[in-house]
Amino acid sequence: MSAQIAAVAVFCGSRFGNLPAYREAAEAMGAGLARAGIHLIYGGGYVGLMGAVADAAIAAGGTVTGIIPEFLEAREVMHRGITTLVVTTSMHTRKQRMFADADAFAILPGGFGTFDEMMEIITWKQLQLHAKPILIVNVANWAAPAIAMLDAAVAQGFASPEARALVRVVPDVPAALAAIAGTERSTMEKEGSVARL
Ligand SMILES: Nc1ncnc2c1ncn2[C@@H]1O[C@H](COP(=O)(O)O)[C@@H](O)[C@H]1O
Repeated sequence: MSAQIAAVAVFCGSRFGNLPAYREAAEAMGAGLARAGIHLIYGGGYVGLMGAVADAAIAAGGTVTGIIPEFLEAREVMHRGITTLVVTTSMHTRKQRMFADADAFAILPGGFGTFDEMMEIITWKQLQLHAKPILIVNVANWAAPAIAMLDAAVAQGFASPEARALVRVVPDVPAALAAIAGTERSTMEKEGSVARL
């Protein structure tokens, strides 16, 4: 299965958040992907958890592609120490490129931008534009409100249980890495990884 998952896009915050566990998780994700030989794709910034995941991947010998829109080059301090840096003309082309290049998506702690990226990748899957695995990595329960929102949409009749099942919640980075690496291979294979956008 891990032959299928060659590149993982990590969505996470451009800030560190309030708990040390968030940064530790970002570093563990970057290092874990690198050690597994999996390419990291992320938003291309040097700041916050985004920078932490990229730095950890590079430090562990991994390869990293950062994809950043030109208008954010300064604000998110474009990372110049990564393998490949792609500068896009807009947020839309950034997200499109991250989507196209990734085999799976991992959502780490973050803020509004992370929520946007998470919801877009979930709704694209709901619309059958892709069938790539999506993992919410619920470090220190940071995602509990977002998960409750997804569950509420089902409970209120606005989303199907099948749509809810398109995203998987794991408690921490080791569980995410295990899922990506194929410890739970049948689930990942069932979800598929073929882009149809
Ligand atoms: N509206 C947005 N759409 C997509 N991506 C966004 C948006 N706002 C910010 N972002 C990017 O998401 C990450 C993380 O942002 P946080 O708000 O820190 O979670 C960052 O690369 C933003 O550029």
